[in-house]
Amino acid sequence: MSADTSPSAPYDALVLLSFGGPEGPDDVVPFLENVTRGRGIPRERLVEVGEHYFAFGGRSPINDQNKALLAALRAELASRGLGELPVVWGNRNWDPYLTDVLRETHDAGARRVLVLTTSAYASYSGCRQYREDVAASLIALADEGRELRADKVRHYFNAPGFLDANTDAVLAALEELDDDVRAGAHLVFTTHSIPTAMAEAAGPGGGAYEAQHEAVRAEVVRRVAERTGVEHPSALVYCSRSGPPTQPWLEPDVNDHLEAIRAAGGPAAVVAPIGFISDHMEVKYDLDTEAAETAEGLSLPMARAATAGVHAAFVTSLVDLVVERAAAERAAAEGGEPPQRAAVGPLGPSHDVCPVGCCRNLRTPDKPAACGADWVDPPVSAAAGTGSGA
Ligand SMILES: CC1=C(CCC(=O)O)c2cc3nc(cc4[nH]c(cc5[nH]c(cc1n2)c(C)c5CCC(=O)O)c(CCC(=O)O)c4C)C(CCC(=O)O)=C3C
Ligand SMILES: [Fe+2]
Repeated sequence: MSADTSPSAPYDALVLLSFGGPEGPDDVVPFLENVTRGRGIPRERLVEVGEHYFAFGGRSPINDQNKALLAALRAELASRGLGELPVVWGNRNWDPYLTDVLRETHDAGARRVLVLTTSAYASYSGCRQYREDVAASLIALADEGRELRADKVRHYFNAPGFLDANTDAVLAALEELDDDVRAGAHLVFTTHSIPTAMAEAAGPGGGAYEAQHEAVRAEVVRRVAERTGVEHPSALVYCSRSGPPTQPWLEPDVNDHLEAIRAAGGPAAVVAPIGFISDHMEVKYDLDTEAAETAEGLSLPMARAATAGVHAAFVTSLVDLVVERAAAERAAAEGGEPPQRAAVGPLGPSHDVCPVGCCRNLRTPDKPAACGADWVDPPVSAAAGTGSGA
């Protein structure tokens, strides 16, 4: 084992884990059923969201975006002499499903994999639910006699390249505005709304979802001011609320906030979707369609900043995190120096292994979650009848 000194050791593969999305009209309803199984989303909301997908030909852009990220990660690894590390892609809600991808990866010889999710922040939806997906897959594979270990790359909201990408995007969006409104433009940092109960339970001490987004907002505003000499007014706001109206979700909604900007005499807005790493349906519909219509109705000039996507600095940071985690695992196993852990801003680098109870979903009973302190390798086989209950 010590003969293997590749910077990616001890990992045999990198797994890009994402949400998944429909590829055509026939996929939309089964996809939405996958997403919402047991999650108590009102039927009207499902019909409405289905229409968003149908309006885009029944096809989410998210899969192509993940393929582009996959290619960019492979290219960056290759450029560092790490082209031997297989990079595979699997989803929670649509083909290619995680379990199938991990089975193929195991059959190709992998025994330890590192998971990189397409969510940069803490929360049940953005972190623990992906860990549950990994656990369910590991348990299913263990039942087939395939033993696999998985770790997860730490949260990357404060990775230098994620901040570089989002800063560049805001600067570019400001450039799109007319000269006479640019300096007064409000920066509207947008992310997915989640139930307030989920936000309160996010991260080891709670509140991490909002705190992490707030740190990104503050850092991007600071960097933009450094570059332009203007400290733009800014706010963190939310899109894509679902769930019953009686359930409190994070506010304000982006559309309400655009109205508030107009009411306060703001001349323009830059909408920066820092909560997402690519221009998937929430961005294309909720921001580029719905929020853009709101802004137009208010005669408020609006420019939408790009998501991180495959921005070179972002991809570099993701690969840095892969190399960092591999080094940390080798150091822990062999007693070497732990790696440097790059992180911008006051929150510092987040944990590698989620503590017990991190990002719990208070609405439903806990499911087994991998990549956390309460997960034991190898997984208990459900078929062995020893009570994993998965
Ligand atoms: C925090 C967060 C992220 C960011 C982190 C991450 O990226 O993982 C995210 C991403 C995404 N969410 C997506 C799609 C959907 N999310 C839904 C529902 C929900 N999302 C929630 C939260 C989040 N979601 C929550 C609390 C719900 C309520 C139900 C529940 O408690 O689970 C629904 C059901 C209908 C509706 O109610 O909207 C859909 C269709 C897509 C795919 C887009 C595409 O196809 O391009 C992506 C990337
Ligand atoms: Fe969602």
